[in-house]
Amino acid sequence: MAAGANLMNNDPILKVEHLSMRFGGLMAINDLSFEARRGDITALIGPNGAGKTTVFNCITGFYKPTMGMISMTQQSGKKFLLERMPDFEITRDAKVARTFQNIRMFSGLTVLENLLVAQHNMLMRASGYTILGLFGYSGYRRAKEQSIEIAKHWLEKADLIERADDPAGDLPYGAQRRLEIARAMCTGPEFLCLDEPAAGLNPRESQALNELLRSIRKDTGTSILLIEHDMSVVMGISDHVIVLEYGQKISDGTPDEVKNDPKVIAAYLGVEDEEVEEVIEQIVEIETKQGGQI
Ligand SMILES: Nc1ncnc2c1ncn2[C@@H]1O[C@H](COP(=O)(O)OP(=O)(O)OP(=O)(O)O)[C@@H](O)[C@H]1O
Repeated sequence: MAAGANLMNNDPILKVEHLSMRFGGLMAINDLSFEARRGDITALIGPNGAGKTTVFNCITGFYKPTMGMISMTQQSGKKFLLERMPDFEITRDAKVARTFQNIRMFSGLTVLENLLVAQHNMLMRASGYTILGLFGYSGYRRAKEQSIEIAKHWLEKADLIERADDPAGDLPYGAQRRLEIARAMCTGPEFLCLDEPAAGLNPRESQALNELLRSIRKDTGTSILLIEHDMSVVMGISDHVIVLEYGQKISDGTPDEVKNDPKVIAAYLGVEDEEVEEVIEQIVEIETKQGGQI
C-alpha cells in the first residue's frame, strides 16, 4: 500500500518541465511545466482538445514526449525520470497507476477477479515466475491470501463488497468507475492518475466518487492527478488546479483562484479576454443550469 498519511509532506511528487508533444503538424502540448504536490489531489482541466489526456499519456509512458522532463520522487526519496521509462516499468517500479476515459475492465470476470488480475505482478513474483503455485508452494499461497485481503479492503472502500461475485459488466456505470479506481489502488500506487472518473455519473454517483477519492487521500496518502470536466468534483475535492488551453498552461492555483481567473473564464466560454467582464454573470447562470458541469 502507498505511504501512510503520517509520512505525508507537501513536496512535489511529480514535476513536469518544458513538456512538448507534437503529432505531425499539431503541437498538442507546448512547453508545459507544472508540479503536483505529495498527498494532494491535483486537477488538470481545460476545454476539449486542450491536451489533458496527452499529458496523462506522457506521464504514464503511453507516449514518448517530443521534448521535456517528467520526474517523480517517491516517498522514500527514490527518483524516476518517467519520460525515459517504458509504461510497464512506470507502473511496476515508479508505482504510478491510471484509469482511462473509457472504462476498461474484464466484464466477463467477477468484480473480485478483476481486482486479483490487477495484482498478477505480485503473484507472479511469489510463484518465482514458474509453476510453483500449482504445487501449493507456501510463499505463493500466502501471496494469494494477501492479494484477496487487499482486494476485499478496496471492495469495502469502494462500496462494492456486496457485488464481489457478480460479473463486472453487470455493475451500474458509477459502480464500474469505482471498480476501476479500486483496481488501480490494489497495485499500491504512490501516484494515481484518473482520466475523467466522473464522466457519465449522476450527482449521487459523483458524490460517492468524491467520498472515495477523499478517503484514498486521507487513509493512504496516495497523491492523485485527475482530469475532470465535472466542476462539482474538481472544486469539491481538489487542492490544486491546473488549466490547459491549446496545450499550454493558462492558470495554476487553488480552486478558488482558478475559478475566478479571467483567462480561465475566457477559455471555457471561447471569448476574448476583454469580453470576460461582460460574461461573468452568464457563468453563474450556466453553472446553475448545468448543475456544475462546464
Ligand atoms: N495519437 C494522436 N495522434 C494525433 N493527434 C492526437 C493524438 N492524441 C491526441 N491528439 C490531438 O492532440 C490534441 C489534444 O488531445 P487530448 O486528447 O490530449 O485533449 P483533451 O484535453 O484530453 O481533450 P478531451 O477533454 O476532449 O478528452 C487534440 O487536437 C487531439 O486531436
